[in-house]
Amino acid sequence: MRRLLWPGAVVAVIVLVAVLAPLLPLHDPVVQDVGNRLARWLPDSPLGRDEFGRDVLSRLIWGARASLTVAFVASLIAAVAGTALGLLGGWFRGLPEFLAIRGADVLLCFPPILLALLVVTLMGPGTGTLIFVLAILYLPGFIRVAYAEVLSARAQDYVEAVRALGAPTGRILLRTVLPNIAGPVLVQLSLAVAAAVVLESGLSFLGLGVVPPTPSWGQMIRGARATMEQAPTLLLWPCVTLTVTILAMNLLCDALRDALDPRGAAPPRRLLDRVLPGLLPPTAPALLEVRGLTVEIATPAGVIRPVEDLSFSVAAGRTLAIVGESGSGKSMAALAVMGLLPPAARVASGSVWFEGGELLRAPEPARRRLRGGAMAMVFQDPMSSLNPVYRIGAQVTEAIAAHRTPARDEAVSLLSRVGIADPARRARAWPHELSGGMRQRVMIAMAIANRPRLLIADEPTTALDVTVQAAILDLLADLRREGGMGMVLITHSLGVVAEVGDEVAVMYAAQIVERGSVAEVFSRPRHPYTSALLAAVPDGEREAEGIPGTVPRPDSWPPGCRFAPRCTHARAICDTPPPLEVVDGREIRCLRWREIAA
Ligand SMILES: Nc1ncnc2c1ncn2[C@@H]1O[C@H](COP(=O)(O)OP(=O)(O)OP(=O)(O)O)[C@@H](O)[C@H]1O
Repeated sequence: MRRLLWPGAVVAVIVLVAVLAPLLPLHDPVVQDVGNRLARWLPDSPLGRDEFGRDVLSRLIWGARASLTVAFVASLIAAVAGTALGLLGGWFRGLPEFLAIRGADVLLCFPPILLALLVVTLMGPGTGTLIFVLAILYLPGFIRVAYAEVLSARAQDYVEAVRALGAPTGRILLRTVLPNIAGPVLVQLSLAVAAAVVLESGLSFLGLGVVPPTPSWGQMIRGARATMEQAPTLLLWPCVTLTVTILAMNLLCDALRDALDPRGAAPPRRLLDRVLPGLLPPTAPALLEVRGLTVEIATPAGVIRPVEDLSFSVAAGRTLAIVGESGSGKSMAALAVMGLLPPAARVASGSVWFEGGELLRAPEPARRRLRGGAMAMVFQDPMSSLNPVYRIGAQVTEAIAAHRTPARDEAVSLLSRVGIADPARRARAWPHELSGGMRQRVMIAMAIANRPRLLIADEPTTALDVTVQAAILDLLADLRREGGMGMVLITHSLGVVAEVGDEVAVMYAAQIVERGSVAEVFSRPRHPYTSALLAAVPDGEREAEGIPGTVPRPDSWPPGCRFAPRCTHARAICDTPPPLEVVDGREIRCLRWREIAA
């Protein structure tokens, strides 16, 4: 309940002040006083006067009435209508489903501003028009959320149980299904209200919303823009009010969702993370915690997202294996965590916490100190990662010297530590004189030279033959056990995962589709892609079954479930993007996993 307190108090104060505006001793917000134009401060106008001499405080408070009324009314209309449509579509399927989902698709085809222009042209600007436009714009979001949730809820045993009791459909929908989908709908409502406040301001700013002289925050920003250089605070006040309101609303709705959900859903920080990623440290600091990581690459054909909304954590002494076919975004995710993305790529959103400190917003010198020190990386191809014109020993020494003064013969003892026979002689060898397995051991020696607490190994055994592969994996497991080192192991091989992984995250087309303990995921895979990957592993009597098709390219993700075009279980419902569902400590991104498991 304490989580409700602060955001609730802020929202209550804003709403109360807006509601009580007519009773407060304020100036008339539309009366002009050109003599006091752009006054910074007056005894009866603590926030000054605007370009027409109108009182800024009064306009802020009256503006809140317009902005909040529009946002709340429009979002509520969208929430009620959208939830009803999604509920009916998901429950009855057939024609209601077609009308709800295709109708939502059609609405989503219109760019918001274009739709607003169209409606304003037809209906004329004004508050009523604005509410209508915003309600239409937010309707598809509610339809899709309610629809996806209903599909998931209707497969639950408790819904079947109520049906078996002979309860009428209306009662099942209102008393059993609706309370269970209320959480996501509430979150959607919080987002819609916050977004509607912003969009109302935007549309009013463009002259498509609230009609002057009625004050609204958008109108105030529009007016302040013209006098920005003489009176910058005129722009500041509506912007600050807008930001505080949106933040408080988001936090309030998320806390409300938690308070209403007896199962104790995710904490409100998730929403704050979305609004201001990286602001809060992780609750129980893991060694590495990645939250909502999205990577973008600018290509000639447009911006692509090879990694999207990726979250995982690694504890000290544990290994998280990331598996998936080529092109699923594993390496890009690892490079983003290390801060080694190629120039064309950038982290678009998310946060990366290492030992309680946020990395993505840390200055580059601090990140450089960590790389090769507390966190190290081993790459796939040991030949191209070793400098051909330096001897092995010199390269290992260099890796140590990047962080501290190397002790005498330290390089040799490191080579011996990673199982290289006759290390003193090997230290004088050139990279091309060593076998692939030896070179990979050298790379590992360089990575562990400064006793990292986290090792990211990107397909460290792919280039090696099976026996050498096993030896390298044993070495990594030993290092992890001895030093309590956490490890992120990226691999194509499920055999490798089974051998060294504690947890596994299965990636497909930039997203995690399933995550959980290796034992659980391998013995009871829930996502069809995980099952398909497991079936593709040759196994004694059974023939390996390849997965038909290939991972789609980042510029051509399917609109719904990204695996659907290759999935033998795909149905019409898979046109809706599946959320990442958390069940019993496992994560699954599939709308049909329960049906498939049944
Ligand atoms: N510099 C780049 N420019 C454009 N696209 C890129 C670039 N680097 C990677 N990609 C694309 O990003 C996607 C993810 O690549 P990534 O290397 O992370 O996949 P992966 O799962 O690690 O594959 P692999 O197992 O083959 O290494 C791929 O579709 C790839 O084509």
